[in-house]
Amino acid sequence: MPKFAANLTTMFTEYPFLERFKAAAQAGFRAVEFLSPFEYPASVLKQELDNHGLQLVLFNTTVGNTAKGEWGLNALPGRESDARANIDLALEYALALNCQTIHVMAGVVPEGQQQYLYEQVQVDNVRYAADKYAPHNISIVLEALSDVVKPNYLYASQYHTLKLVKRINRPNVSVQIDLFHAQIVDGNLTHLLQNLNGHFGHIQVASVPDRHEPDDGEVNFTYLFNLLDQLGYSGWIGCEYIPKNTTKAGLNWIKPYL
Ligand SMILES: O=C(O)[C@@H](O)C(=O)CO
Ligand SMILES: [Mg+2]
Repeated sequence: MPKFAANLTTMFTEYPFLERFKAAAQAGFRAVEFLSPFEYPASVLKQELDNHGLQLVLFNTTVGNTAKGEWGLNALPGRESDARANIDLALEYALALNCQTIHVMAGVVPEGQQQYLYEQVQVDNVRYAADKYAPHNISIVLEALSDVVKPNYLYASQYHTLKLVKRINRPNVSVQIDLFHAQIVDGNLTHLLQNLNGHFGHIQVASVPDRHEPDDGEVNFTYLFNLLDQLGYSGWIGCEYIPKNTTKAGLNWIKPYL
């Protein structure tokens, strides 16, 4: 039976961020994820999680300065000390929030720059993070992003991400498959999940092409949820979608699973 986490960055946006925890719990979720905890003291977030009986299953390292086009710092040559300070800060939040998986963001490779240099910096920084997180049983996931969300992100394909995960070669580092991006970039999702089985540690879902509830569009998610069960995937599936209408009105698809 698949386990779903509400993504509080994209769902329940009818409410201010701190009120989304209660809304998710009232809708029947027992777990949540979100992009960034760093705008709030960890103690404030912990209170919300505890008050509503929620488990935090994923957050990301910082995106950096989005006004300057940054979307992750860990692959950027020359920014290693900022990246590692953020990796350390993410560990503090993960321990305070009892979160066992962190998405270590890579970054954008500006036009004309050498991809391999950015990959090497990402490999070095993720190894640093993996070794630092391992004694705390905290895992790292790396997520490919399609051009729809972030043009020129270090990796767009799941297979490219897998290659880097293998090169990083740490037992607590795996792929995060966002099936929205995966369908756009790689397609052939059944074979993708079969090929990567054992190498992914987190899944996210949204319909394609509109990034709404996973009950519409070109992908048959009921089939994929069954496939994930058959493959023995026991991790979380994050609902990283933008509700078509209100969040609550769009929750019929999840009722059999909650
Ligand atoms: O799909 C996404 O965009 C997110 O999961 C993310 O982590 C950062 O872009
Ligand atoms: Mg995603």
